[in-house]
Amino acid sequence: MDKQIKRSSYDTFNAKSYLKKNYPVGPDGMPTSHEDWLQWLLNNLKDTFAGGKLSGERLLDVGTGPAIHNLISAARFFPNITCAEYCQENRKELEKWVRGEEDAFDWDPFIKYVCGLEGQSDWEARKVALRDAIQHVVFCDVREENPLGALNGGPYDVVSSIFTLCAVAMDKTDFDGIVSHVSHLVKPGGMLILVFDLEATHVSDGTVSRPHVFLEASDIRRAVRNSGFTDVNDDVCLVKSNEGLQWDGTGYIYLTARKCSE
Ligand SMILES: C[S@@+](CC[C@H](N)C(=O)[O-])C[C@H]1O[C@@H](n2cnc3c(N)ncnc32)[C@H](O)[C@@H]1O
Repeated sequence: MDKQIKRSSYDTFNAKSYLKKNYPVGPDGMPTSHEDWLQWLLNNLKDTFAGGKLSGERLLDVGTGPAIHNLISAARFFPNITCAEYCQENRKELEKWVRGEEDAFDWDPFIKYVCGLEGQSDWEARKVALRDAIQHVVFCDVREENPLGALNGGPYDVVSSIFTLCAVAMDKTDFDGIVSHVSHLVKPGGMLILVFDLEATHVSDGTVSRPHVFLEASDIRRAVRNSGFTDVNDDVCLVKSNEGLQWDGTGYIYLTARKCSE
């Protein structure tokens, strides 16, 4: 039986077990996921970056966790990527992969998969390019008004945050504040890419259960607009069944928005 714990469990996040649970690979060597949510996400990222239609060089990913798959399409066009993450263990796991250490998580199947989506064949070159593009792995805390603290080197052309802001927020008011903190990191005219769980009340790792802020798509669109964004577009992926999942959400939302010019 799960026991309820406080949200501060991120202080003791287990990177290896998170990766094993969330990013499995099937017998065919391809990434697998419940009702193809991962394929849905990677396809949306591919479409957002396709053809270099987002301008700029600097991209910040907020709450990267120990995982680089969300950056594969971005790195083709953004040569200067900063991964900002709260947990030291996750930052270490990211750095291991960037340095090509032996016990780093194997992201090759995910790079191959994204290259397949993009019609690119040289996945090994893309791996090298992604490693080169990840120039900084830094601490951040989205609960702070300035999430990067002293490391803030000015706003970014693109800021992405995948499954993080909803995982940190305590309630809708807190969520609005967190979206606002992250919005300050985007340049005027720059792009925000956000992914959230929809309508979840709890999430579990099989041992402990954490409460999750209940967010409808309308709450998310409103928070983003109120933080100074326009051109808000989204794609919702509804799950048909939660069976076998340690999570009670109804689906996921992938949202892009452009920061209004000052
Ligand atoms: C559900 S994970 C998502 C990780 C990754 N983006 C992915 O798609 O697998 C949520 C992440 O938020 C990070 N996090 C927790 N508290 C945070 C905070 N206050 N500020 C920034 N990130 C935080 C956690 O360490 C964790 O890596």
